[in-house]
Amino acid sequence: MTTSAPAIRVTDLRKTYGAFAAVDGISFEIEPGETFALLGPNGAGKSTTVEILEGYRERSGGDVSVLGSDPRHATLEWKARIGIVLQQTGESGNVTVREQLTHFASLYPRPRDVDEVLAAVGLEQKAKTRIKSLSGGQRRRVDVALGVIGRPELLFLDEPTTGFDPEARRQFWELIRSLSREGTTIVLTTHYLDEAAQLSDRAAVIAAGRLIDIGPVDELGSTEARVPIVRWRDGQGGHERRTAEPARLVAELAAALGEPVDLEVIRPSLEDVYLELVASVEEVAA
Ligand SMILES: Nc1ncnc2c1ncn2[C@@H]1O[C@H](COP(=O)(O)OP(=O)(O)OP(=O)(O)O)[C@@H](O)[C@H]1O
Repeated sequence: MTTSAPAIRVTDLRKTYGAFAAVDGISFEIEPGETFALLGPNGAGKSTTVEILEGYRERSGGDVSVLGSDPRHATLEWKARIGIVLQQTGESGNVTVREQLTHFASLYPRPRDVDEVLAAVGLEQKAKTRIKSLSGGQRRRVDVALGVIGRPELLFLDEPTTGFDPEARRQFWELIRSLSREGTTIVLTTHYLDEAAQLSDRAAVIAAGRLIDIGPVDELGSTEARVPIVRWRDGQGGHERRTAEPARLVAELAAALGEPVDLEVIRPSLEDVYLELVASVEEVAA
């Protein structure tokens, strides 16, 4: 049990547009130093929730506390403790990457070193390039760099790696892990379930404005959804069986068949578990 106050506390959060409830009574807490993923299908209410936490959007109901303050009454001091990478990339300016980072760094009391951040996002070679001449993925890296330049205690990342090539994504994961080791609290929304599984301690799944599950990433979903699958081949062809005790089945197969061919034990990924969770909600709604 931790005794420190949560970094984020959300209680019965609601956001309505006319009669439509985009966020329909969501509650959760995020501990300081946690990396927390918000998952859910398009239109689930993730960005709306995150924008309310960032102080960019008014809520219709419920209580929100972020680093001890209500984002409705955000002060400059509070804003300086928070880093934000929005879903939309905004920067297309005439200034160079280094100029932009240096300018943003000057706005914060304890900024990171510009060269360190350039290296961390893999933009050292592009430091003197004007932002408008960068590729989409490179601009996204500038967004990430601007989000972390102020050495935030709390970092919001809304689909941060969209448009990244696989190498850049791995590099980004390393950056996030190092920020996490330094104690940064991180709130991540992503449609890349492998990214969520790699980076987060806990995740919440939101669908149609409601929280449908929350917990450590390897404990989400029903127990059945997480049961491993054993696959093998023998003289009769391919077989597949779900079992909570895959080691026992493998031992039995080895005893019965000698060397089973193409034997594999598959643990359902976060994506498998997530898809089942979301499908069960869509079934109820249908
Ligand atoms: N200004 C607005 N006016 C009316 N409806 C809105 C407005 N902003 C968002 N919505 C609706 O609220 C719902 C939630 O949107 P939100 O952007 O939070 O979803 P999301 O989970 O972030 O989706 P995505 O994964 O596609 O980014 C959607 O149905 C969206 O159309």
